[in-house]
Parts: sequence; C-alpha cells; structure tokens
Amino acid sequence: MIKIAPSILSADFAKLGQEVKEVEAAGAELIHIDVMDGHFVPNITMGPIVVEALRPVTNLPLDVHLMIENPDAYIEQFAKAGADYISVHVEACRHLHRTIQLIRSLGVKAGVVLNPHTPIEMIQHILDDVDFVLFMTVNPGFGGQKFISSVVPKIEALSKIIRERGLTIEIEVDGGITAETIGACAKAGATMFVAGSAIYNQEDRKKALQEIKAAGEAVLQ
Ligand SMILES: O=C(CO)[C@@H](O)[C@H](O)COP(=O)(O)O
Ligand SMILES: [Co+2]
Repeated sequence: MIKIAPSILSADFAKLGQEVKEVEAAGAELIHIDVMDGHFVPNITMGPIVVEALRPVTNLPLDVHLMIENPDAYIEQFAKAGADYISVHVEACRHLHRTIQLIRSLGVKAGVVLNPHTPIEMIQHILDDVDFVLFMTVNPGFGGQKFISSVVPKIEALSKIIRERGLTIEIEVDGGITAETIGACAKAGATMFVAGSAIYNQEDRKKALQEIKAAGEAVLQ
C-alpha cells in the first residue's frame, strides 16, 4: 500500500485551501506541511496558524514536518492546530525520547527524521517509541531538489531491522520523489512518499500523483 503526501511547499500560497482540496480529490492520502524556521534550515515557511487554517479544508491527515530548532516549544501548538502526524529531526533534538513522548502524549503520531548523511544507528534506541521514520532524500530546506540515491540502502537496512524486531513502524521518504525515484524506495520498504514539485509544478496534478503512485505500486507486484 503506497501513500502519497503532496507537500504544499510547492503549492500556490495565495490559494492554499484550493490547492489542498485539489490533491485530496486527486487521490492523496496525507497533506505534508513543511515547517522551516530559518535556523535549522536556511528557509522560513509556515507555522501553526497555517495548520489551523487548513484543518477544516480537508479530511486528510495533516503530516507536519518540523525543520526547526527546539521543536519541543512548538509541538503543543501544532497538535492543537490539528496536526495528525508530527516529525522531528534527530539532528535538532537534544532529548529525542522526551520529544517523541511529548508528541504521543498529545494523541499525535510521532516520527523521527534523518538527514541524508545521518546514520540509522542514531535512532536504533527510539524505534520502540515512534510511529514512523522519515528519510530525507534531499538536504532539507527547499523543494525541487535532486533525489539523493545513496539514502536507499539506509531505508533497506531499517526495513530489515523493523522486520526482525517485529515493529509496526511506517517508513516515509521526502525529497525528489517522482515516478522515476519512488520505485527504489518502495522496494526498499518505504510506504509513505512526500512529493512536492513532482505534483504541484505539473499542469495535471491528478495525472502526476496517480503516475507516481502507480510507479510505486508497480515494484510491489
Ligand atoms: O521537507 C522538504 C524539503 O525540506 C520536502 O517536503 C519538500 O517540500 C519536498 O519537495 P520535492 O523534493 O518533492 O519537490
Ligand atoms: Co518535508
């Protein structure tokens, strides 16, 4: 089962509600919201008020990707605003276990994110506590970057650990996902795929989304 999470970072911010509705109608499973603070990453995007504004616009789960320093200070605000999934970067958390517990205590699915260069060993002691792991396949900060294929063996290695330990953790992949790159990640064990520019920068978003999903499902048959 392949889930597609369009990233609104590549949407038209002047009509965000409509942009979300369009990908929902096109068959998206989640809406991915990239939160950037200008410190952890060199870009500034949106905060809890955008999540709150989008909450009544869609029935889809809101997948909030926090690329911020000190995420603990904002997690409650994002949960109250309507986030269903919240992920934090292992590189931004001083007390990762505490942060993950905080997310879960608010009734939100908790995820941990790894930058392309961060080894999976960094999260082996948190695997019992997370709902999902997000692998960055670009350096975080911007949409429209090139997929970094050297991340795929890390996805494969984590899938093996998840299987061996009998855990129920979903693997999400974010960055440069297209109909060409999704297959290798799906084969490696990922099930949730963020796609920003490959959907929103296309004339026919529905066609683009369906092609990406079909390419992911094709390798599983
Ligand atoms: O978190 C990020 C970037 O930091 C992503 O969610 C991007 O928004 C994905 O965009 P594409 O690579 O699919 O264009
Ligand atoms: Co993201």
